[in-house]
Amino acid sequence: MVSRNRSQVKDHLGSKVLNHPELRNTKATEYMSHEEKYRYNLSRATAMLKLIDEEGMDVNEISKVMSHTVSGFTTPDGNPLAVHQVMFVPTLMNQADDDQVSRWLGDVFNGTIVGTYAQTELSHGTFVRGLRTTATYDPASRTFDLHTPDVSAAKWWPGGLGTTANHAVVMAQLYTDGQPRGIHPFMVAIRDRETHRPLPGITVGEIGPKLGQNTLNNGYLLFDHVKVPRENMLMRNARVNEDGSYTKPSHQKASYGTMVFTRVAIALDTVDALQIAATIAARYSIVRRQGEPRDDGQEPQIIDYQTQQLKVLPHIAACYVLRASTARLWEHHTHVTSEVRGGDTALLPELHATACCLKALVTQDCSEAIEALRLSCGGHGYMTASRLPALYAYATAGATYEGENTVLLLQTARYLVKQAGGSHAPPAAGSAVTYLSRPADDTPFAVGSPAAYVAAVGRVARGRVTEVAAALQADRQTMPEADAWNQSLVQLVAAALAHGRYFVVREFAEVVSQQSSSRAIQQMLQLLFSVYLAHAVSRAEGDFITYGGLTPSDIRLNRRHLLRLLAELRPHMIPLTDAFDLPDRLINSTLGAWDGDVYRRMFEQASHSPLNTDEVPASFHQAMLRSKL
Ligand SMILES: CCCCCCCCCC/C=C\CCC/C=C/C(=O)SCCNC(=O)CCNC(=O)[C@H](O)C(C)(C)COP(=O)(O)OP(=O)(O)OC[C@H]1O[C@@H](n2cnc3c(N)ncnc32)[C@H](O)[C@@H]1OP(=O)(O)O
Ligand SMILES: Cc1cc2nc3c(=O)[nH]c(=O)nc-3n(C[C@H](O)[C@H](O)[C@H](O)COP(=O)(O)OP(=O)(O)OC[C@H]3O[C@@H](n4cnc5c(N)ncnc54)[C@H](O)[C@@H]3O)c2cc1C
Repeated sequence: MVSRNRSQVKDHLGSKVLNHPELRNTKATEYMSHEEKYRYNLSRATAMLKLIDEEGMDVNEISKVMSHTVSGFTTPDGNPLAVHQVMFVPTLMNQADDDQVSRWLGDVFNGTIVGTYAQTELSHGTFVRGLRTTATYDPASRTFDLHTPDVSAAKWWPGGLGTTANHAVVMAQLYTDGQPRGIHPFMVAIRDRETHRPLPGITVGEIGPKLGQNTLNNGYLLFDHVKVPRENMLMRNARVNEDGSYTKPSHQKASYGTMVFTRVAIALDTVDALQIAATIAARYSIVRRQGEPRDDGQEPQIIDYQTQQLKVLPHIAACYVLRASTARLWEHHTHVTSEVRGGDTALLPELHATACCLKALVTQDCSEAIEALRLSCGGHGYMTASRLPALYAYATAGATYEGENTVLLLQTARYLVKQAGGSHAPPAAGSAVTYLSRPADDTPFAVGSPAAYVAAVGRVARGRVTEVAAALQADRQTMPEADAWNQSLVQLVAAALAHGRYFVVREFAEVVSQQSSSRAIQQMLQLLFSVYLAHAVSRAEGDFITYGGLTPSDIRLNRRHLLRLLAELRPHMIPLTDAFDLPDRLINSTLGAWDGDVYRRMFEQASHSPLNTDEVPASFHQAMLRSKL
């Protein structure tokens, strides 16, 4: 099928999902039991999977229909097949060799094989090299023995593992010839394809309730000397031959490839959640009136309070800026992956550094922003029916899974300090780190000039990175590496975030400069960019004085400038959120519907409370009258 770009996909497939016979009728799930919610979300996830198969969607199309915009409608409590789709299938495509792909993929696509990605263990998530599940090769039987040494090494968390998957890609420590060979992926059958009962030697189940996404169906898994055929180690990268001899992968971290992909996908996707939250808060802020009546006799719309503008509008600008940079990262990932498949891994280190940093920056910014937007809706934002709590629960999970954010930022920082110290291979043309080896951009700061702001953001990144690189270098002379590294952790994380911010604003500057279809659109993008930049400075004033070349007077001017820009943006708030093109059924919020009929919707949702079914609920007689109250 010919690849379509993301917006075309949205038009074409969005309506297919919304009008699909098995998906179009939704039920409220708030009052369902855990089991009922799972059944409801699983049956919808299955319908989605069939649709993906029937349409023969490519990865861009899948990214659209699996995005939070659509999956919040299809699987509102979490998609039990998300990890199958987002991690299991891509792992097979990229890490299985051609024979293995042809052996398994038919059954994956016809739904006979449903998988998960089983990496994290109870006692190890971050430190992947520390995983303790073993896969020991026996040349006599040509099998691997998969074993969980004790309960702390149980796999814990994999999505869909709980009760959905019958296969798992298991990341385990490989041993051949008595030698440890590091972490490698194995395709393991965990449940019978017909009966769905756990296979011999397998202990498997669901881990229990969480802050949100309770039907992701996260599970646990233990192996008691389970025999897996040699052909089930994924062998596109490393190989174990029949006699047990081992061939290394072309890149030492080739088996971490799925994580890079998923980080990119999460960065892209979390912006979807922010767009929904921003639309809800914008619409509610127009509808909600509260306060001393003004000259027209009406109470003011809350959006006309300056404080409310600060709570809402910068996050609308962030939607545009972060959408652009994450979409470009997605394209870049596609390019680098095809190079890596062709054997050229030169671009991988920087892709890894950028994916880590953007996943962390975007999930941190979006979860903070969604919480601010929730608060901007006052009491009603606390209600489940506003959808804002679930959006927060979704975004904040992204700060932990697929690499805890601090840990990922430290990966980026490691790359940056090596680049600053010249101890890494020089960056390729077009690299995002060339600024570290050039003199600082000394464009003078001027309020109102986006180019001057971008230069200042660059000076902050450069200053943060070079300062911590120097401190680290000095500490390395006097203490062991691990202590020197630990001594600089906080500054390293700040440096990586500053680098990420610079990446994001440079990407958006390019988008604005390339936009040529309409003068009005260009002006609007410039206004959004100005808001984003002024807000970025206001959030990190100390950094902009310390490293960015701004004076205290610039900081004061920027504060005023930001508030002026917000007032300028305010009349465009609704068109800018309408432009996200989110139908009410996808927003699914009492506060954020297009017609603004908030109060009627709130009463309507209250009518669904089971406690309102009878005038006096049975629980009153059972619990209160029987007690001595
Ligand atoms: C189909 C499209 C769908 C789109 C829709 C999107 C929907 C998305 C929503 C999905 C919803 C739910 C899904 C959630 C699923 C969650 C799954 C998981 O969480 S899976 C588990 C993830 N776990 C982690 O991420 C663990 C984090 N830890 C690590 O990755 C590693 O331990 C690490 C990197 C921190 C350290 O590794 P290690 O100790 O082995 O390496 P070093 O630090 O010593 O570094 C050595 C060297 O290697 C380089 N390196 C590390 N990683 C990589 C990599 N991945 N690629 C390339 N290079 C890598 C590192 O930079 C060092 O380089 P050097 O040159 O030596 O400095
Ligand atoms: C909803 C959800 C879904 C998930 N799905 C899957 C899945 O499908 N498959 C799967 O395999 N896993 C999955 N996970 C697990 C997830 O990948 C891990 O929880 C995540 O990688 C974080 O690891 P951890 O829990 O070990 O955190 P920890 O590393 O224990 O983090 C705790 C604290 O320690 C700090 N810390 C740890 N190491 C360092 C360090 N080196 N330097 C500085 N600070 C450090 C962290 O910054 C953090 O503050 C999921 C998790 C969640 C929440």
